[in-house]
Amino acid sequence: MGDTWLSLQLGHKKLSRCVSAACGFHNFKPEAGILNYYHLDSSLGIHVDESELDHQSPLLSFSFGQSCIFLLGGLNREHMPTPMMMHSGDIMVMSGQSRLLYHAVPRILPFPGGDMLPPCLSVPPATETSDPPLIEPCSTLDWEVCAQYLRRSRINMTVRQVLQEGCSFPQVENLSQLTEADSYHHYDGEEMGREGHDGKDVLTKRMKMTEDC
Ligand SMILES: O=C(O)CCC(=O)C(=O)O
Ligand SMILES: [Fe+2]
Repeated sequence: MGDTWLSLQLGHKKLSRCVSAACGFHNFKPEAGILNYYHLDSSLGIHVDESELDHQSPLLSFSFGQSCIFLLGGLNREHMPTPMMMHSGDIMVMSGQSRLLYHAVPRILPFPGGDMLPPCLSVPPATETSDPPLIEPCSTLDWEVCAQYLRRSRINMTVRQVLQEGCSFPQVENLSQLTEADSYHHYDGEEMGREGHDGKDVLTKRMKMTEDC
């Protein structure tokens, strides 16, 4: 697990608010996020996202780049999971009963056709006309760097509300004081090993709320 905290950017928050509102969650607060970087041989072991104090709000999951098999299980590890494909551009919303279900990503699948990008990523996004714009402008060079990376990788971003209504974060002067136990997303290495997958574990980066947005 990487130890760098990134800021949850304004664009992530706007997008997350839009998606959650469209699903009927009008008061969703995007307070933290996880970025998972998958190579073609990466996998993510079985787990439940229960570190957040609030489980009534949805967990939003955005996928980019290569596809994957996502296993959605039950309330215990023994429950037979349902396999589903997640493709670039898919958004999964885990809410209500599904919020605390076990899940895993056992396999990344290259987009059919080999070393290629899914069509939705093969051209830079058109300049947006909505006001305020949801998509930030991106230079051709930046786009090419991202596209090159996503030709052989999958990035998943989950966005979460951490606190229940009316609660606030404890004051931490220095982020380096945080221990692993403070992490919103903690995987038990042994548990993952028991899954018996041959691939490398996914690289994870945590994102936290910034005060300015
Ligand atoms: O990569 C995915 O689709 C799932 C990520 C996930 O389950 C998580 O970050 O908690
Ligand atoms: Fe998860």
